[in-house]
Amino acid sequence: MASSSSLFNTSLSSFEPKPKPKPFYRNPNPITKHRPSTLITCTSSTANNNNNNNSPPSAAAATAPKLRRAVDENIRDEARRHRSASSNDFSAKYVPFNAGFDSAEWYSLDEVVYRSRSGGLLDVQHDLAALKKFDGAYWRRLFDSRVGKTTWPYGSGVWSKKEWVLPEIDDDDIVSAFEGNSNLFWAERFGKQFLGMNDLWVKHCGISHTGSFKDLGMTVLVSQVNRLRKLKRPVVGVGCASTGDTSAALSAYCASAGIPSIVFLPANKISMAQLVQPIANGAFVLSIDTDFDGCMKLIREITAELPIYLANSLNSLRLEGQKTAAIEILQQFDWEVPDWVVVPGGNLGNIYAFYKGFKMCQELGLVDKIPRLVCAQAANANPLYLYYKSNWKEFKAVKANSTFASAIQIGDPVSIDRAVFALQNCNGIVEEATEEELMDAMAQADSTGMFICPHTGVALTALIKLRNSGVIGPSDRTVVVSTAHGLKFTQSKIDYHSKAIPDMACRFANPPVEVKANFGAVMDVLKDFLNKAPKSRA
Ligand SMILES: Cc1ncc(COP(=O)(O)O)c(C=O)c1O
Ligand SMILES: N[C@@H](CCOP(=O)(O)O)C(=O)O
Repeated sequence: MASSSSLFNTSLSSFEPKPKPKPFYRNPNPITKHRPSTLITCTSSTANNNNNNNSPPSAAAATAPKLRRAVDENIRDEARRHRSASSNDFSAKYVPFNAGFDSAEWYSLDEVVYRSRSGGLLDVQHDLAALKKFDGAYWRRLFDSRVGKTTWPYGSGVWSKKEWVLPEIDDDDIVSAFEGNSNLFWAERFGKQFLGMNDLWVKHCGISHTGSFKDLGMTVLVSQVNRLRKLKRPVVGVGCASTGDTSAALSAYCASAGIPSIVFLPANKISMAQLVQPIANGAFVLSIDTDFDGCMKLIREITAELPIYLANSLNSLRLEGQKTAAIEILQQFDWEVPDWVVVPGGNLGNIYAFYKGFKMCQELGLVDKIPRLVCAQAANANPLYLYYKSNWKEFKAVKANSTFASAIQIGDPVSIDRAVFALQNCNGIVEEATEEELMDAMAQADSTGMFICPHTGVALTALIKLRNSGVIGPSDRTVVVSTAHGLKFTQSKIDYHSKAIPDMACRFANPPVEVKANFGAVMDVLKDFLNKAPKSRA
C-alpha cells in the first residue's frame, strides 16, 4: 500500500552502486555519596568555562565569556586538550540477554558478536556498581549541564550520557551529528480536541539528522565500528536490512566517517524519500525482491560469512544510543516521570531501549519509578499484539501485510524477547491500529499543526483506544514517541487527502480546491469557506 514506491522502481537497475578513554571528571562541589578520587582532577584548563569535564559549571564559569579556541584547533582538538590524564572506572560488556551480573558468558564490546553461545540475544551490561558510586543528583546535574552546548561530544543528546552508553570509547573515535535533544512538544490542541487530555506530549525523535530515531543508535554503532577499524579489526563495511530508516541513518553516519555501508532494502516497499537517502549518501544499495523479514534473514547470513558488521538492532550496541531518548524525556520533564509512554513497534528494539533507559534512571536514583509503556503495532503487521492477546502463551511470526506504516511492516521481529521482557516489567500494554485508524489519526494530528509519520499515527491510535476505554485518564501525563519525520511519508498523505485509497473514507481529507484564475471565482470559494469556518475563540 505504500504507493510511493511504485513511482520509483526500487530495483534501480540503472543505478551503479556507487585504550581506555581519558577521564574527564571533575566535581568542585561534590554532591556524591562517594567521590572516587581517580575521577576528579582539576587542571587550569578544566577550570575555565569550557566544561569539557563532567562537572556542572560553577556560577562564575557560567557567566564568564567563553574564550574562543585557537584558529588551528577544532572542537575535537579542544576536547582532547581539556581531557585529564587519570582513568575512569566505568565499563560495559556484552552478556546474554537477561543474564545476571555474575554471568560467566560475556564479551568485550571490541569483539564482533551478535548472539550468545546458545543463539540468544545479547545485551550491553554496564558496571552499575561503578556508576552507583555517584548518586542520582550527581547524574541529573551532570546530564543537565551538557544540554545545549557544542562541546565535543556532549553536544549530542546521546553522548551527553556517554558514561551510560559507551563509557570506554575515546572521544576521538566518536562519529556524531549532534543527534538527540529532540523536541518534546506539548500537543495541546490534539490532546484537548480529540482526547480530552491536558498533559499530552509528543517526543519528536524523527526531527533529527536523517529524520528518524535511528540516528540515536547509529551514532553509537558507527562510532564503535570506527574504533574497531582503528584497532585493525577486520571490518570492511557495515550492513543492514531496512524498511528505510535504519539504512538512511547507517549510510549517513558511515559516509561521515568514510566507512563503506551496504543496505538491503525490500524492493518497492519503502518510501521514495527513504530510498534516496542511502543512494545520496553513497551506500551500496541492494533492492531485493522480498520483504523486510527476507532482507533481515539475508543480512544475517551474509554478515556471518563476510567481514561486514551488522547494524540492525539485533546488535545490542544500537539500543544503548536509543535508550537515551527515555533519559531525555525525564530530563525534559525536570526529572518527573510521565505516566505513559507510547512507542510504535516493528523489529521491537526500540520498546526495549525505552524500558532500559527508564530502568537505568530508576536504578541509579535519578527517578523513583518508571512509566507504563504501550507498544503500538499496525494490524497488518502485528505479531507482538497477537502474542500479547494470547497472554504471552505462544509467539508466532506472521507474514507482514502491506501497511502505510511501511517502516514497521515486520512479521518476525528480532527483538521479540526484549520487547516481552520490557512490557512485562513495566505493566505494559500492546495495541494495534488498522490502516484507516492510523491514517485518520495521522490526519487529525496534522490538522492540529503537526506533520507526523504513519507510525506515529499507529501510536496515536493506540492512545485514542486506551483513552476511549478509560485505561489512560484525562490528566495522565502521556508521551507519544514520534519515530520519523512526516516529510519522509508525503505520498501517504497525498493519497489520503486525494481520497485515493480504496475502501477508506479518508474522513479528515483536506484536498485543494481548484479554482479559475479570476477575482469572482476566488471570492466565491473564499466566502463559502469563511462561512463554514469555525468562529474565533471568544
Ligand atoms: C519510523 C519507525 N517507527 C517505528 C519503528 C519501530 O522500531 P523498532 O523496530 O525498534 O520496533 C521503525 C523501525 O522499525 C521505524 O523506522
Ligand atoms: N524500521 C527499521 C527496521 C529495522 O529495524 P532495526 O532497528 O532492527 O534496524 C528500518 O528502518 O529499517
